[in-house]
Amino acid sequence: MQTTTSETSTLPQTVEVRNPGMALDLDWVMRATANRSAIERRAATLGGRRSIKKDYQAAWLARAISCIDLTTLAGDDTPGRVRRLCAKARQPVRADILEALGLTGLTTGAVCVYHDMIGTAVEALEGSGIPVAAVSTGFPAGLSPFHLRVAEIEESVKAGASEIDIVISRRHVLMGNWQALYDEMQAFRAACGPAHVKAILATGELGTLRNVARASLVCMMAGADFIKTSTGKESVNATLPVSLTMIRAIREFHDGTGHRVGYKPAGGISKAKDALLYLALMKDELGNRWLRPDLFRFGASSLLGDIERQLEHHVTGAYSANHRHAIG
Ligand SMILES: O=C[C@H](O)COP(=O)(O)O
Repeated sequence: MQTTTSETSTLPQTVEVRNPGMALDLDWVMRATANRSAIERRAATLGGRRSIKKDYQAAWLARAISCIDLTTLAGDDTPGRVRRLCAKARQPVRADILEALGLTGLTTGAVCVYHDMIGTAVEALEGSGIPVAAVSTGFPAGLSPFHLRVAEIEESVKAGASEIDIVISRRHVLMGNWQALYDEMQAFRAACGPAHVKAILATGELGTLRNVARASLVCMMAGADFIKTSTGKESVNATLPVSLTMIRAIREFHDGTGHRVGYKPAGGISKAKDALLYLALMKDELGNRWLRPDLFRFGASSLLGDIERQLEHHVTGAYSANHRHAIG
């Protein structure tokens, strides 16, 4: 696996060579299983383990911020709201807190919006190096005509999105039609061109963890750069058992092919302590290489506010009111 490295003021950036995908290996897919009770037992122990010690928590929370896809996906999104979100992505934490923590140049990993807001976000983030991610392919249900889903990706790339979050057709998974899922994912990846593609599995709608494991593998075989749990619109979104299942599929894919695929838990992650749990899980299961924004993101609309509060508490010893961290 080739990588190239360059330094910035805060974090050494390693640019991963993209997962090129491979032919669909149905034997491998059908071998994939998931032992729900073992996975749930392991997930239940995570909260009690001290994987990240108190003294290091501020540094870990800063790392979590650098991995957030700061998201707004609401029907009433306006250019003004997106511009405010982008300002927050550029300066996620008050300057005095950052200074006290000895951190400079901290930004979120990306800003994530619907297609119509791409232009506003690109303009607002100009010069920052922060990528714009767009949800696509008939998000969140993914049930619009196939050619329109492909065209939507192409339009979003043309508009300036450098990351595209696609939704898979859940029915292909529920009907065990792995070839159809592979073909769809491959077409979406091709339509993305140079833009990185995150495959949203909508795990809350896939029925079983075995389906989650198999769908993860198929999407990686078809060239997904990231696999992502949820749209944030399902009734069950990111959970630790689902995360363990997907992370282990990523590990298996890396062991089998040498290619690193990123992971994005999304939906309902709003507390700093939960962010720390996810980081600990990534470190334990995949190692430090997966703790950087090119291989790990949180999809979250309200996580940043709580992290900022915790960092403020770390520096000042006091919590500020929630309303002071309204965005993010
Ligand atoms: O991908 C991002 C999700 O839509 C965000 O979900 P959330 O609003 O529950 O944080």
